Amino acid sequence: MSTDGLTEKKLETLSKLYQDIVPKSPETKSFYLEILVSCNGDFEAAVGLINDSLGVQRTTDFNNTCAKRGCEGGLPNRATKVQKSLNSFIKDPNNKIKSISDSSSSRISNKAIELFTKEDIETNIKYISVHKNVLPESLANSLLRNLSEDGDNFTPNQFYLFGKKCTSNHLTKMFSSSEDISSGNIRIYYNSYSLTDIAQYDDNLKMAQLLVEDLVNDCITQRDLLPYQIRAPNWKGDVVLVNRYYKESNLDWHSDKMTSIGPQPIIASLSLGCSREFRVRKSYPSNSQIYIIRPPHNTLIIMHAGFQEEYRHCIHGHAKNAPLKPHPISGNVRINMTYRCYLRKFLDNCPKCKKCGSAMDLRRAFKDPKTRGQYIWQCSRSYIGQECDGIVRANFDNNSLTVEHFDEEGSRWLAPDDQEAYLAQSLK
Ligand SMILES: O=C(O)CCC(=O)C(=O)O
Ligand SMILES: [Fe+2]
Repeated sequence: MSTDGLTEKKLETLSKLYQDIVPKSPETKSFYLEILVSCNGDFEAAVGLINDSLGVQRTTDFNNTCAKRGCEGGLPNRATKVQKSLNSFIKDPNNKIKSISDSSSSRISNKAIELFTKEDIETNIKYISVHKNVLPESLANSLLRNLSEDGDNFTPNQFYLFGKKCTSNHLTKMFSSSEDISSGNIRIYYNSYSLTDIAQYDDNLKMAQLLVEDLVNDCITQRDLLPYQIRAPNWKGDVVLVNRYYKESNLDWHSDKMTSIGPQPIIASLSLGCSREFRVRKSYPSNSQIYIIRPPHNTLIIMHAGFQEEYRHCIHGHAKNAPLKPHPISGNVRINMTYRCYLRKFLDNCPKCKKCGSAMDLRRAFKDPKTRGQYIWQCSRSYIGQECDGIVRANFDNNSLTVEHFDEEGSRWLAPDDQEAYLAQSLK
């Protein structure tokens, strides 16, 4: 296909706009071209569709056209094409983008709704609780100061998208109060990488651990228990991943990996400094409502058991030219501390792929209502950009954490309100 000069310029601008997420390659040009064609050449519409698909909000004043989408009326059709196109770049079937135009009869507004109060958040989003001013003010401020200024070993994350190695635009550092973990005796994996540089907790981090542990264990005793989740008082905050975001940083839609923290994990996420949009949506249907929460400094969001299975979350990209309200201590920097409770059973017994010997990742099927709820181990090679379709059902009652025979029923869990899946699986 030949392209005129204007189209070339549009393609180049798109490529630049997303180059931190989709690294430049010969294929990406045809990818952007396909998107442009599906939007009848409308640049703003193409940007809108790619933003929606990647969970970011990039803008550009290309052409000085108005920032609104130009093809609102025909959006679902074009979006489907774009998603097919995006999907051809994505090797891992679980990471494929779902069509946003299916089940049009039950189409929900995709306009994000901001939730302001604790009550609104906790009634609209299941498996979440919000706790403001969770640490003593001086402790929260010291943590923010130290973690936003700490120059040691804060590095970007590496991950794979479209089979290509990508680098995050935010920085991370892992800390632990466990000698075994920080010394490397017990190996911690994050996104399939074995982490080696794990720093020790200082006194502030130890104090925060105790306060967060108390609160989380207290919440566990007050909520309905899910079958595979940890019981109080066993939840521990002895490992924390610190994320440092700058104005231009974002984190794409995801659910947290359960591989080393087990099914129905509880993850406590402390926000410090500049407030950013934490967005949440149900993993299904694909057009599920997006909710916005803006956790202010010193707010703990607890993602309770069931959240990683049923929801996805992201840190929304901040529009380039839009002002951000700076925090008096950290300016535009936001610090997030995510406490994950690593479980020996999962760290020690993570199965190896029968086909290639690589470690496997724990996932829960959710797309197809007929199989939704099944926990599966999937070869992590596909996750790091290589091809292997090794897969086995999980069974959390077995020492091997897997079923013995391929067609054996393994562990599974359906959300009690998931009528669609109960019906599809002929369950009551
Ligand atoms: O920064 C946040 O609030 C979320 C961090 C997160 O989702 C993660 O580290 O997996
Ligand atoms: Fe996360």
